Amino acid sequence: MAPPHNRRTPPAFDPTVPGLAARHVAREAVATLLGPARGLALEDALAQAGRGARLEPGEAALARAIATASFRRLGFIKAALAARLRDGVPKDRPHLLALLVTGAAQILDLAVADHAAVDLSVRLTKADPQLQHLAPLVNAVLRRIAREREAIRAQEGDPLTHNTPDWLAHRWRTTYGEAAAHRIAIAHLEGAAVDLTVPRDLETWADRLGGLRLDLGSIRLAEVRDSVAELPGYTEGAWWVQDAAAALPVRLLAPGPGERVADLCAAPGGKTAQIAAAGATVTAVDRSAARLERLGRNLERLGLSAEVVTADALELPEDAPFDAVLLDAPCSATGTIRRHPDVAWTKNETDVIRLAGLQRRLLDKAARLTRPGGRLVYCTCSLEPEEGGGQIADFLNRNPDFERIALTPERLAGHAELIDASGDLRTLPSHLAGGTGRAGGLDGFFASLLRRRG
Ligand SMILES: C[S@@+](CC[C@H](N)C(=O)[O-])C[C@H]1O[C@@H](n2cnc3c(N)ncnc32)[C@H](O)[C@@H]1O
Repeated sequence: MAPPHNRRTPPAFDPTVPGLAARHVAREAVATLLGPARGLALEDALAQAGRGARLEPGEAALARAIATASFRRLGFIKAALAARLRDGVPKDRPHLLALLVTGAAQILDLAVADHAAVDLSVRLTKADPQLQHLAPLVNAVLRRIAREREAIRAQEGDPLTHNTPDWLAHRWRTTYGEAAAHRIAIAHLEGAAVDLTVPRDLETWADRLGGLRLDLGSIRLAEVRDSVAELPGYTEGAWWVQDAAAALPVRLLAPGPGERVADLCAAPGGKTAQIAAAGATVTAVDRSAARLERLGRNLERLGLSAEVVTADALELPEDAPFDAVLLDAPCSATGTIRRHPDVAWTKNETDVIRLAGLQRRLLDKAARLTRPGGRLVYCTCSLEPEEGGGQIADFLNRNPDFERIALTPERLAGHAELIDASGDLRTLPSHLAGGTGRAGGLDGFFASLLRRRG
């Protein structure tokens, strides 16, 4: 029997009501991820829900903000709803839950007038044939959330216990210890800054953009009001958006002019651009043609070039090994929860184990593509040890012709806290916190610099 969500009659809301289409798209995307469609990213769910809705850029940004706020504080929001619903939060009714969660997120966390948040949520409920009889309930609960906002905020409690899925909280306590796990959960409540990688004239661009020059080498913008495409230097290709931590693996690889470098999981190309900007000849491989199209557009804007190969990296020929190889492997992405809070709620332990298996095969392949004496950097944007240090420990056991080049603080502008006990890069969302108020923190990246013995 098909699950109930497949038999759903689509809501027929009035598209002329200001703000309603954005709420509809946010609600549909959140419902998709709260339902059985695990594995989808919020960006993709929003794109799917937005098809046909014809949102203006401002409305699309509002839909994204509502959906993102819903996941950023999902644990807190569900607790607040549960305390105000006789039967607790609805289970197996993702569209109802998403209506309540997106409504509450607007009231608790976004600068949306309470009456707009309540009224538009009620309109969406009435437009939904399966839920319209629940409009009085949605109205009453959201009004109560608005009335009791201060008390709700005061009762939120510890984000590691109450706003982090148990499996992740347990893992981070075990891996990083109680205090660090708390700092990670706190960092996830903050938004992330916009960091830029600027290959030339860093000082000049920091001044022109009014950004902070981080000693790790990036420029940090505390706030971007409009789209980044409106900022000076975008059209000329003077910089690209890349988290300061995401820029570190290529800095460790240190590609040089004339070197042949393979970027094995390359799209959308932030790291390919770094390698090309360093003057190396880069072969950018990815199995996703759609993502490689984005890489092509990005490189074109930046005036950089690469040999682009659409292929499964596991199938690449091994007859012409490279001077240096970067493997930015597909991963659970639990290091990016500040930017993508949906990750915490849509991934699970099985994903981590499955991805660690794929990473192991890709790493062995990357090793065979590295020439004797060449360098290999393995990295992931995950906080999970199986996708980081555990992966490298196993790799070195299997591949005695490789050695780790342990990092020293000098390679990271003196930031010894970014180096783990084995000498690998281990950034956490709580690192660099407080740098520029709300805009502190780093994505959680792991990277290991390896050398094939000559
Ligand atoms: C973490 S993302 C890469 C981000 C990219 N390096 C950057 O800096 O912009 C991982 C990429 O791996 C690609 N991928 C996954 N499995 C692959 C495989 N077997 N072969 C090639 N690419 C793969 C995905 O399509 C995705 O684009």
